[in-house]
Amino acid sequence: MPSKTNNGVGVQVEDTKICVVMVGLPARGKSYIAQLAQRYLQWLSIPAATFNVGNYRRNDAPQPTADFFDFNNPEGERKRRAAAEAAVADMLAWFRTGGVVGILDATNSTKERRKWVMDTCTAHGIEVLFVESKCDDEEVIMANIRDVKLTSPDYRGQDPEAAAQDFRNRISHYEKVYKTINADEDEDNYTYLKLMNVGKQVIINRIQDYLQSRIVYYLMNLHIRPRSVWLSRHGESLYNLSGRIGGDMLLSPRGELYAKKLPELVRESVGDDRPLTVWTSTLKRTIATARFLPPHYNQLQWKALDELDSGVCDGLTYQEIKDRYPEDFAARDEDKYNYRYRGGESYRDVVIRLEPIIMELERSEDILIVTHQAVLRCIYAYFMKKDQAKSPWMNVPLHTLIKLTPRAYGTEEVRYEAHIPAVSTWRGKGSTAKHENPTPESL
Ligand SMILES: O=P(O)(O)OC[C@H]1O[C@@](CO)(OP(=O)(O)O)[C@@H](O)[C@@H]1O
Repeated sequence: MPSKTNNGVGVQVEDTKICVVMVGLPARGKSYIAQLAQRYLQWLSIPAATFNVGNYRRNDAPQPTADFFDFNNPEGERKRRAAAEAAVADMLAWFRTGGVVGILDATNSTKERRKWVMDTCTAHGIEVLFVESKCDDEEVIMANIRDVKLTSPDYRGQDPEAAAQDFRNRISHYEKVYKTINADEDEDNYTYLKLMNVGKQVIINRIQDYLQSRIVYYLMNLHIRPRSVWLSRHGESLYNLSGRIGGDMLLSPRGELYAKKLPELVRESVGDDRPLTVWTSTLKRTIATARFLPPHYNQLQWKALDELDSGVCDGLTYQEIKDRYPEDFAARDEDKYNYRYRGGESYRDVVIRLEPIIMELERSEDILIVTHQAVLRCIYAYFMKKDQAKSPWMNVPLHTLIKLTPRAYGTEEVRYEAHIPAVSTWRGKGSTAKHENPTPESL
């Protein structure tokens, strides 16, 4: 029986090691899906890494033309096989250092290649989850081709039109040999998820354990329609003014000004005719901040968006916490992500309770979230791939609207300042200052 360990984020990792094997033709969004899966797992503190076979192939063949990918080209075949072997060897070595989910990002488009990955992983006690991305939506394929020719090192410095044509030729070489995972034949015993036009239709086969089902559930919720997520803290509260944490206070006069200005900031960023859904916490200061937004925006309150619960320290200033609970104050500074307030929560706890929010965000289109400093840090860390140990120290200023737009290779960020003064609620390590100026590295 494998021993059960809990990584503290509600995930039972039963000594599990999973290789997620991407499958599909070029330009089907495989790398994007791989990148999102890795980001999600890392956000949950599950060690995850992606091994992109193309990067290994580039060592040997940096800018090959489409003929390289002709399956009748023995030299190309040999080099591509060597690249796959090097990627898998590195992945196995990484598993030995404590890796839990390794993502093998390649086309893995033939049955032979999939069998080889399956046999190799199985021989090392690693489970295999195939994730196949199929797409017949011409618009999505074209967008991916455009993306590749703009961003891939394979075509750096080349004429964009010639690059696009070459990439299409490469795709047709793969089309000649590509076989979808076929449950009716010899691949019936494989564990797999097939995504058709990301988010439209899914097929799931033989999911074996909890972590696999978590990954599958996340990937099922993804879509690739364009959208943005807007984040804002509530307007300055009466507690923010007096340097007290937690509570359920109303807004200060300057916080009220922000609430009145927010519709204008949102209009400037979102536009007039785009439908927007607004999520707030259940606390008065976020609800008050969102109350002047247009009535046709659907508004929802989520308990999961409430501020980090500071337990016995709720309503105290940092100085009072240091005086009454000096050991706790020091312990929090030592490891702010994991420190749990007496009778309250840690940042790690907040991440666990935010998981349904992340899942719902992935399923949704445009959303504006009005929430709190700690919660916003956790959500921001998810989108911007911030190190969890550092995220609790990030400065998230009041009276600022943040727009995040997921793109194929990362999330784009734009900030809109309301230009309404507010206190700083940022606090550096060791400090008990009521309103401290953030240091450059916290920005
Ligand atoms: O984790 P730290 O840095 O203490 O920040 C979280 C704190 O931020 C505050 C402001 O200081 O949130 P909020 O924006 O909801 O007012 C506190 O209520 C909360 O305890």
